[in-house]
Amino acid sequence: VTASATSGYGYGVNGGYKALNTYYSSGTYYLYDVTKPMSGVIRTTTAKNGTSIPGWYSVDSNNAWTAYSQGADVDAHYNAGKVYDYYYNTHNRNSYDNSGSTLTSTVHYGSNYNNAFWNGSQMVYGDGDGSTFAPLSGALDVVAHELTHAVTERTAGLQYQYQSGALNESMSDVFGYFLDSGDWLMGEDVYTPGVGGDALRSLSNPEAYGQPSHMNDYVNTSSDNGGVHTNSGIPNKAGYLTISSIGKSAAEKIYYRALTVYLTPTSDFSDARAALLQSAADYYGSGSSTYNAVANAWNQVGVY
Ligand SMILES: Cc1cccc(C(=O)O)c1OC(=O)C1CC1
Ligand SMILES: [Zn+2]
Repeated sequence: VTASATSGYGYGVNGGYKALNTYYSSGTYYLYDVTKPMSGVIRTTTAKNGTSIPGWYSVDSNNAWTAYSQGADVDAHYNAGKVYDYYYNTHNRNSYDNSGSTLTSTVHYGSNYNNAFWNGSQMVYGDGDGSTFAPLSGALDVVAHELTHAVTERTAGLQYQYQSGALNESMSDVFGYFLDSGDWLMGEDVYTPGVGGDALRSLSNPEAYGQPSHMNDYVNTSSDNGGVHTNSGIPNKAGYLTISSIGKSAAEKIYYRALTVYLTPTSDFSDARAALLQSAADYYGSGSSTYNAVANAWNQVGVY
């Protein structure tokens, strides 16, 4: 039986050309990438607008994934490959579990579903309702956000509630920035497709989207698991100040080390400050300019 790795192409959610690592078997092409140094593969499936996952492999007859409805599949596959490459090349981490396990993304989940999530085993993306969101895999920072939830789950294990949950969210947004560092916005490529210049969140100006950026404005609530998508504005602002001060490369090192070595399931904002300071000391020395910049960033958001 002739089956092999193939190279295809397609158009993403926003029409961008994307080269794709695909697989051919018995007359059909699959979004199935066997080119990475992993024990598993990177594969993309469709829920066909139902809710059973992983659903069915995304398939094509001629390896030209150019149908409008295939945009979500194309971007989920392409962006997952980009995030895999980032963690492998920048942090020497092989997939979310550092054991090269398969990365599965399921698109076309639900109907008019304005969400994306890591379900503990795979990434899942809704198509959006066309007003609030376009298909959510269309944004690299969204895919990086979701895959970072998986990394966090396998490392720090930050509990998804209250301050540890807001930290969990912030780690996903900060690594979303590391992947898509052209701006300080989150989700801008798929948020409100009919409205330009807006986003789901801003790391540099959390208030622009209703988030606090200082402990004085911490929101005490039980909704959204204790406001995890609201209070993440505080560590996000500290992240923006840190990256702006020490640069992306140093920030990537101390954030990855904090996440994988020092943070624990119940870490709060003050623990995050300490973890990042310790990571800065490990790499650059306590009292280094990098160390002092981290301390200053967290001072500015009222976390000590
Ligand atoms: C759109 C959305 C809804 C609910 C939860 C999440 C979640 O993954 O926390 C979510 O995705 C994001 O926040 C990504 C960054 C845009
Ligand atoms: Zn999240």
